[in-house]
Amino acid sequence: MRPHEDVGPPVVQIRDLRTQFGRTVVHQDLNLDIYKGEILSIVGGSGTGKTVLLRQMLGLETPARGSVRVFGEDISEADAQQLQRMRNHWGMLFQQGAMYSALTVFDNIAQPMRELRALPEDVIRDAVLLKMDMVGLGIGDANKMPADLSGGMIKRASLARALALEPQLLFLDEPTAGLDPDLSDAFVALIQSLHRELGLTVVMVTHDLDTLFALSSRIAVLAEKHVIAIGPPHEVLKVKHPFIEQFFLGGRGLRALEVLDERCEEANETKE
Ligand SMILES: Nc1ncnc2c1ncn2[C@@H]1O[C@H](COP(=O)(O)OP(=O)(O)OP(=O)(O)O)[C@@H](O)[C@H]1O
Repeated sequence: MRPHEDVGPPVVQIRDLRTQFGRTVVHQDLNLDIYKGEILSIVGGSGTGKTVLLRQMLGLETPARGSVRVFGEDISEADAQQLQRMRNHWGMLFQQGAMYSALTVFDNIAQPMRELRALPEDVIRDAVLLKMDMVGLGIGDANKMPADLSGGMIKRASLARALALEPQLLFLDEPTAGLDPDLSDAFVALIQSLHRELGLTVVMVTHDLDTLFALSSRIAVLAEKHVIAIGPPHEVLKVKHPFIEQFFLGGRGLRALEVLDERCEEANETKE
């Protein structure tokens, strides 16, 4: 299902995808379209191939069959130079933050800009400080080393680096994993505001139901080697499938859903 009628061609388009490791078929006949401006979350049981799918969208793995197009270009047909050019238009937040431990926060965020070898250092400096401000880091954090940062600050610094080249597309792999509930809520609020302000398209993999319901425009459910359901959270919840019932409608799922309903009611009251 398309989220809106006027969103244009998909930013990510996956067609007839097959992924196989040895004799294990992970994906078969998998199709998925992701549209500009949405936050599309991928959920599925362990081993259903969510991470592999993300890696295929990033051009880090090649499918056995089928196509993965990002901004209209087939990733598996791109050469190294084309892939690098494409990567400059997307940002990636890995589960563990993935900061270079030997570089300061400032140098970690500056690194993608320096790699372009096109920007003068004073422009890079202003851009790094702007990104740090966007994610709620102060100027005093610039010279800290990753080992000196809390989990929440590592996530913020990693997000600043993911945003360094002003991407149109942001990939998030378990963005709130390892954060306590308060830090997790604060990080979700940060992603929400950046998504709104920057008009980003976001592709996210998460097991966390609060994060899922708070952020997702649509949810794609992976089971039986392909996408068995896709749509806004409330529509996906209505689909009769054992995984969906077990994943969403257990105790935690119902509580997360109640929070979502309360937020929708508050939003409606504000509009009235
Ligand atoms: N490079 C690889 N070589 C062999 N098998 C692999 C490789 N990468 C992934 N797999 C297998 O592919 C399947 C899907 O892996 P993937 O990590 O994408 O699952 P997932 O849905 O992200 O799981 P989880 O929720 O547990 O993180 C698993 O069975 C995994 O063992």
